[in-house]
Amino acid sequence: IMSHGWGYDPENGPDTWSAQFPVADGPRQSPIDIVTADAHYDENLQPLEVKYDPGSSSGIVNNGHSVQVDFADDTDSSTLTGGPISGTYRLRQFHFHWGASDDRGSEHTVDGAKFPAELHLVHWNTKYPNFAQSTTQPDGLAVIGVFLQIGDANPQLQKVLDALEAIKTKDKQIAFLDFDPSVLLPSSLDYWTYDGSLTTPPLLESVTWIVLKEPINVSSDQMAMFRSLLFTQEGDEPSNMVDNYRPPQALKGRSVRASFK
Ligand SMILES: NS(=O)(=O)c1ccc(NCc2ccco2)cc1
Ligand SMILES: [Zn+2]
Repeated sequence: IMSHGWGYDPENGPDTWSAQFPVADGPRQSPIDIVTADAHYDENLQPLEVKYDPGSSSGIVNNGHSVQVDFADDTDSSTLTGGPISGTYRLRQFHFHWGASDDRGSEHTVDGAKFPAELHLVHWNTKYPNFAQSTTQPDGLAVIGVFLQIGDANPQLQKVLDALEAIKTKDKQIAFLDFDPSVLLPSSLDYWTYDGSLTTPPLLESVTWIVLKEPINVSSDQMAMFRSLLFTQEGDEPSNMVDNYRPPQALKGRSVRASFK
């Protein structure tokens, strides 16, 4: 009868999270469906400035919910500035969400369309002392969302995928050095932005979302590599890590701005 934490199965998935995390029904939850016709072009939005130092990548971990690459965030070595944010935000980690098949997997959708996967690059506001404190502030985090679409194999992504066989089960991690996540960004940094939340528990409403319009490519074979990960620990009944996405949440009167016409 071990109490099971949150997850993505019917008995612990997104529809059950509000029991333990009532903010799940809050006014600025994520993800959302981006209705492109309703996104308002804002000429005051600045270009995004992404400055990542590959020397700050540290490890790659299967945390039981996703695969995550962590970065040293004790200095301003990898930062995000510009865009809709003020000040300097430090890169903390990036991770992915994906589906059991190529027809689903992204968290945000665009005019109702789902992508097979979505990359999240998580940054925290250096006006606060650390990541944990930032997660509790309305302007604490900035997450760049990048859609993955099925196309040619992505050689930049392959370095991440090649590490997966060593972290197949929950809580396994290995060193992951000299990786520059800017190689995962599309050529255009045009984006939509809105005020939202973490898309997993604790679902804190502290995220300025920056969702890039241009997807990056991933092949179907590469998608299958994501699906070879397990939600479960070594020795437990295996459960494939798939469909680790929260569906779109109510907009509740929020505006979505576009950085492009
Ligand atoms: N999918 S996501 O980009 O919105 C995201 C990003 C970061 C966390 N972190 C969860 C956390 C740890 C401590 C406090 O909070 C959870 C979800
Ligand atoms: Zn995420």
